[in-house]
Amino acid sequence: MSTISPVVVALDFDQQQAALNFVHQLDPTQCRLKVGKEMFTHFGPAFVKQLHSQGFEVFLDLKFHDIPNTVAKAVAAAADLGVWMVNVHASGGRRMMEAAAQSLKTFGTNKPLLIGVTVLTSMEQSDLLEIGIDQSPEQQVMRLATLAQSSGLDGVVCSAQEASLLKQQLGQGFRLVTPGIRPAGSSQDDQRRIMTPAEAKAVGVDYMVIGRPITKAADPAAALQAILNELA
Ligand SMILES: O=c1ccn([C@@H]2O[C@H](COP(=O)(O)O)[C@@H](O)[C@H]2O)c(=O)[nH]1
Repeated sequence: MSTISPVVVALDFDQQQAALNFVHQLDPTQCRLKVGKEMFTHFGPAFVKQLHSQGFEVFLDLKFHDIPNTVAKAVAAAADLGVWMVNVHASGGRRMMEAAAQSLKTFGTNKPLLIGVTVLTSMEQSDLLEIGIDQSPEQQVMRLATLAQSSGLDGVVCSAQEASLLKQQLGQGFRLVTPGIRPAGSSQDDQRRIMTPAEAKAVGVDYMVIGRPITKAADPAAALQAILNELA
């Protein structure tokens, strides 16, 4: 059983060395790392391998959204890279998610967790309406999470605001990965559906993705430690 904290630090840096200088201050037994579109586009699989060589588990947050065949091959490529978690957009639909889940079966116990993105934490009801979805964020998250679960995924990305409902409806074993975590008093930035680390812990989220409150802090390592203290 892993004793790593639920914190997944979002490494959204535009300079590889700045990211590595920060990572050198971290302990892989205390947190995991997330590599997203910015760093993967700049620095590629070699950067992920470098984090692995330092002992970190990596969430590759590329949010694949394409036809089933393409997504299945992309998640298999992520599994070849040895990442701990990979994700797809649940709005890609059942056949896409089933193809992704199927393609990971050959990896056995080395399979990464396969997670579906529901409604981005930067979105609120008015954003959904503008793209033709006349539902509350909670209703839309519930719909996509139910679809993701029945398509064979291990969990979803949602906001902590939906966590209680999802745990109640979909069970404790279905993983909830929640960005939009903001320590009290920190900037909301472009996030809309937010919670503090302590609140997110109380509603039972499994993994908290936290970026700017840590990486943009004057002392990032101290900012991470303060969050770990809040969760202890
Ligand atoms: O719904 C989502 C899905 C992914 N993200 C990603 O998480 C981090 C959050 O960073 P902060 O700086 O803590 O806001 C970022 O990499 C996003 O791409 C998300 O925020 N919401």
